[in-house]
Amino acid sequence: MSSRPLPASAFPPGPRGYPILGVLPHLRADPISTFLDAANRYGDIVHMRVGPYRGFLVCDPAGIKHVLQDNPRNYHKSPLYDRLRDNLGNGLLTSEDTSWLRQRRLAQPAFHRQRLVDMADVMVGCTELMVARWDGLASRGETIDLVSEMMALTQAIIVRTMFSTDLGAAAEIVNRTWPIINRRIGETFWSTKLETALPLAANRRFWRALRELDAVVYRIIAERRQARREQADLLSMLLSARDEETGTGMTDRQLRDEVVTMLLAGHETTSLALSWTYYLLSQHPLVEARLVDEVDRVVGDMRLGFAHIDRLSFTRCVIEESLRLYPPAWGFSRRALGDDDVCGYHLPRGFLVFMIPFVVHRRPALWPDPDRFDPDRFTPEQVSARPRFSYLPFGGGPRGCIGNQFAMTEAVLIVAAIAQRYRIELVPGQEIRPEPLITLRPAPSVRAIVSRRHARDERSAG
Ligand code: HEM
Repeated sequence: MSSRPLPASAFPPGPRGYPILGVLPHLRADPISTFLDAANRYGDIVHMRVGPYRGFLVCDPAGIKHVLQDNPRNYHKSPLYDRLRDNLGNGLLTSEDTSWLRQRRLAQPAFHRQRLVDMADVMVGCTELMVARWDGLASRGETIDLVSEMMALTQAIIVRTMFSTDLGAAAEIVNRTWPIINRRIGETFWSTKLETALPLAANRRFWRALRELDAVVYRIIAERRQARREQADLLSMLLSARDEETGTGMTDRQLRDEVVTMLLAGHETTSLALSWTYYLLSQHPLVEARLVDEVDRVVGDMRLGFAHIDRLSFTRCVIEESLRLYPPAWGFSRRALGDDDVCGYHLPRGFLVFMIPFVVHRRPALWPDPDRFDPDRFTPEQVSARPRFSYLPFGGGPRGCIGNQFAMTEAVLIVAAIAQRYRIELVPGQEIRPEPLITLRPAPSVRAIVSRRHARDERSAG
């Protein structure tokens, strides 16, 4: 379909921005405020020029549903994903069309509900190991960096569940290099290719980090190839895949792209969701008390497992509400392959569509008193009263998050396992703000004090 020329007035209203650059300088300086202000000022559908691109910011749930679910074949990921593709390669997150579909079908069984039941044990086990380490810290009154703790925990879980291994000393490499990679990709999202290719100190640091991370990933692949052992995990599924026409398996480079994608997409988002959850709980003691009460009632002193999940409904609501206010995947975008109609406006081919959960989740028409933390927004009655796609922390449609159930199971189990024994309080006086890189991080960090909940724990540990 070719685009037909349209008068400028046919577009929805939007900020004029600078000549040629449009709102690009604003987006580079503060993307969240730029999108939030645009929606507050112009409404649910906003026209924007972003450097060489034009696009619509769509906050209307029906418009989002149209793009993500009803007409997804008309869209590819936007050029903003090029930075990810350049560095993380063509894994499930960044590939398109038949190659994407093949990869999605290949990976899907690794996320089957039956596998989640087994993976729940790993999730609880890893959390117990972390909490055991906290015993010493608590008695010495030391503080922890909550984001690093949660990052190390979710990383251990993803590596064990998806690749049946333990990174050992290399865990430190992933924990150290990923923040560097995330920051540089986030900083250069809106930059030219030239800026990312120059041998600047920041780029050199980034390339070094990527090389170190790659070495870890190639080692995981090489070890499994050598061991020739079959595991019921994602890595085995990828290794045994054969091209339908040629019968060949994946190259090491293809495997690296898939493994890096899963490793990164599968741990950092969840760790940020958990960090934001504790940030919010620390400011809402009554909510925290209700959560602890639910964990005591449902689990008590028993070993936590998948069977408890359905009854930990308030804990789940707390996490869902935290994902509303601070969605780790705070924004994503698409490029139209052909003309389309979105919310009554003609969207020409080549235009971008921005869907920003951080903004949609704070639209007052969808979420009354949007800045208030209120987990009861997620009771089944309230959820069914809202339009679909008014809540999209995991995206939606065929390209929605493959790890959605995995992440929710993991987050509920981790919060419940910690609540069984520990209280997390934030060190007072910290000024924490959301920093939108690829993901939404609490900056500069979240320092916390952990303390045992029960005196009997104190005695048994002492
Ligand atoms: C709280 C945690 C998580 C959040 C907020 C989250 C969010 C998202 C979002 C918004 C997308 C869609 C991006 C787009 O449309 O451009 C996505 C895709 C994806 N996520 Fe997640 N995710 C989380 C956890 C996970 C986990 C645990 C895994 C893996 C174990 C994972 C793997 C992926 C992959 C591979 C894709 C690409 C899927 C495709 O295109 O077919 N995510 N995620």
